[in-house]
Amino acid sequence: MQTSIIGYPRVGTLRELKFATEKFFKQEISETQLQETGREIRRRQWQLQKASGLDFIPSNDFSFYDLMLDTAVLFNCIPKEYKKAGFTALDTYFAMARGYQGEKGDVKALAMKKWFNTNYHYIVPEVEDDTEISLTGTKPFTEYQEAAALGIQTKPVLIGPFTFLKLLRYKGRKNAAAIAPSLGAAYAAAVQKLQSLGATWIQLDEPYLVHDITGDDLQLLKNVYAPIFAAKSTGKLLLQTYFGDIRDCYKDLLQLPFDGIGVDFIEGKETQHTVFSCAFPKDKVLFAGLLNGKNIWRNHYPKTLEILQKLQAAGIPVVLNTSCSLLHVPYTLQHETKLDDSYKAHFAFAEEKLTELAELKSLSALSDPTKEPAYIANAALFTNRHDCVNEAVRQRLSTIRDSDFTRQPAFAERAACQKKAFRLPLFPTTTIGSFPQTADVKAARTARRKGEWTEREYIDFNRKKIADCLRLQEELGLDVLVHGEFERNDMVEYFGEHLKGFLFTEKAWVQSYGTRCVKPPIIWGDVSRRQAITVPWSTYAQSLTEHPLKGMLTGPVTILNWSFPREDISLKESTYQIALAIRDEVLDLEKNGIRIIQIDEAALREKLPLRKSDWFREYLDWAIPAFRLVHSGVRPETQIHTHMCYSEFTDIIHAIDQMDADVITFEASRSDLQILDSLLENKFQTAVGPGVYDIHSPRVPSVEEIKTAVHKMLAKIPAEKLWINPDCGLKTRGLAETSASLKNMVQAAREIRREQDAEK
Ligand SMILES: Nc1nc2c(c(=O)[nH]1)N[C@@H](CNc1ccc(C(=O)N[C@@H](CCC(=O)N[C@@H](CCC(=O)N[C@@H](CCC(=O)O)C(=O)O)C(=O)O)C(=O)O)cc1)CN2
Ligand code: MET
Ligand SMILES: [Zn+2]
Repeated sequence: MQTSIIGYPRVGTLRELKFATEKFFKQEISETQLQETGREIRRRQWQLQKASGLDFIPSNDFSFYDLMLDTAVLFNCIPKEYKKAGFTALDTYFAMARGYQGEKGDVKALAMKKWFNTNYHYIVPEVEDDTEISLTGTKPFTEYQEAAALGIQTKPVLIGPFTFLKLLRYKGRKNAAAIAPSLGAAYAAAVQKLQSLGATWIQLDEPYLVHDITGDDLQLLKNVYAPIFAAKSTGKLLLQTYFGDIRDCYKDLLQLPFDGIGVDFIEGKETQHTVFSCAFPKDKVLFAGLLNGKNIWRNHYPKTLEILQKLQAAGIPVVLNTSCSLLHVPYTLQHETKLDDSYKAHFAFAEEKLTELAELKSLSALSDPTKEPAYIANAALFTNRHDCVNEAVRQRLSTIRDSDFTRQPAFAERAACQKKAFRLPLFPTTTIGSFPQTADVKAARTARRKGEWTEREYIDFNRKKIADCLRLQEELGLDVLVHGEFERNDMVEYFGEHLKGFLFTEKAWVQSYGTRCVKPPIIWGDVSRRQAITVPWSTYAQSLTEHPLKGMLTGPVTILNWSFPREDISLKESTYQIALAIRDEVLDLEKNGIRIIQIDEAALREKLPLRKSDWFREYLDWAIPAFRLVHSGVRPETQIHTHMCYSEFTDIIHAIDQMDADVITFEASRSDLQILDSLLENKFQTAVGPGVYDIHSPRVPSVEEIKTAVHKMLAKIPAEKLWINPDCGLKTRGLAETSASLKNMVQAAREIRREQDAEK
């Protein structure tokens, strides 16, 4: 049996690519130096994979920013405005990803969206009616040749044309069907080229197939693949799916001339059933995704070997694969010096997963693997998990009642109380919480971590930051203020570090978008709160201002979704445990005079099943109550805010209203405020701040631009429900652009208020 992976992380074991790219953005290094860093990262990981004994080594899984963006550039899907500026190829690429504002012009970034059910974000390519799709790029070819020159035969990876078509944004009249022929032809040319260079297998990623697939979808897939099949000669084509099962179309796909079909046995609940429900064609290979590409727990060998055996018994030729790209897990356990071995033994990051593949490969060749040390050691891991049960937490959870999920009184009555209590102007202005995490802020945390600073020094530093931040907000004229979140490395990792039941890592970075990475904490056991977490910072901040200060917390669903979750208890149970811990924090903030509390649920949508039929039963039916459990205990005049970013909400807008917050802010600016219609149609009750400008780009929005966005909002949202705010936290931004942007935002709000007065 052979082994394969779908893709590997690419930021570098110690985030070398991130640092090089950010230096390139600041013009501290040249393009040549950046390219060299990329080449070095690719070389190291290809050689590592080769040395591990991996049979199918991917290439073209590397990217300077994102693979969807790479695919767009490969096939000339570059909107005119980026071509006009006359940049180099690499600068055009980065302008599409991040926007550009400078001597050569002023262009916005393309939209960015969540990649299926992950915390990775892709750039949404656009086609215009006059976009001429054709093979104009070279990246997959140069990377294939680069590996070949190192003596390594690779399996080039491309995002498949069907998924690409489904995720594209169509700016003109042309739709997916209209561009399928030219896109298919361009892919065919790429396949031909790879074959001519010597590629034996080519992987086409089609994760979109794990959605509910219609007859029209299947027809589109067949149409776009027709030229590709015609171009197939010496190479073999692998259709790779992940993030779920392909129950709707598996049988149809088996009829098509693919040579391999990759399925996900981890997230695909119906994969086993689907695969065993029909005969497998003699001329194909099944790439069986049995190693979890998304979570960090060791694979359970007895279970995996059992499925492999069943597949072999059914006469199915199998390649052992990961369930999805390893992009979603950290590189290696090697740099984790503080985690005890008794914990580490339970984890496998990307590098350790390569070892697991090799071990499973040799175990599967034996008639009785159960006597092997590797097998015995692995099986033992699943019987000796220590300190993960906390009886007090279980006891508390068992006593919650239905009434604990409902805040009293109902929305309208609360809204009236709050209006009186706060006396905010029409269109109140606020921010989402974090202020720029400038170099000094990160250096302070590093100094504290290394013991170079005392706790007192660290606290004093952050207090000074908070005081400066409040002064800035008052000068800018914002209405509801924040403390700035300077004490947090990340909105989830920070809570992970302060809650019992979590483990955290030192270097276990995972890419979230572009150069930005996260270090998800690990939920090891039952979760509870040791002591108040944010209260001292928030009360200090409130003591410095007359304005209402928003306390800032991360909600339970987001903490769960942006951590590595347990696999020994349900997600629902873990989330409810976290909800109770955060509920205690909410009530402590309220007790200490914080009158507005924001509970971020940035990642609410993340684990929403990709199939609609599973939405409520499997997810929303506990995720929404988990949020309600957090805030149901507050007084009527305490205002609860929540915030969500980067996702499409239109289809779950009703569930979001059911969270029963008083105010919700979200990211809509980078997707042209598409959400507004559904707010109107669904009579959305919660007050809203749809985000008047995009904070993920360093561009400063003009007053006019912001006013235009607000006018668009006012066409769909009642004036008394509208808040004015950026679309997400400001931590990734610089101070200068932040002040300039917020100044324009406040100015825009003032002008709109005047317009409203004049109308009356
Ligand atoms: N978990 C999570 N997911 C999310 C978001 C989010 O905020 N959190 N936002 C959305 C967008 N995604 C984002 C993901 C990451 C970042 C981000 O800014 N990440 C930072 C890292 C933040 C962090 O944890 N920083 C640490 C570590 C800082 C660091 O690199 N320290 C250096 C030393 C630095 C120095 O001495 O100056 C080191 O340890 O080597 C800290 O502040 O303590 C980065 O990549 O640059 C932003 C948005 C969606 N998903
Ligand atoms: N309060 C958080 C912040 O402002 C919310 C971010 S959502 C990714 O950074
Ligand atoms: Zn956000």
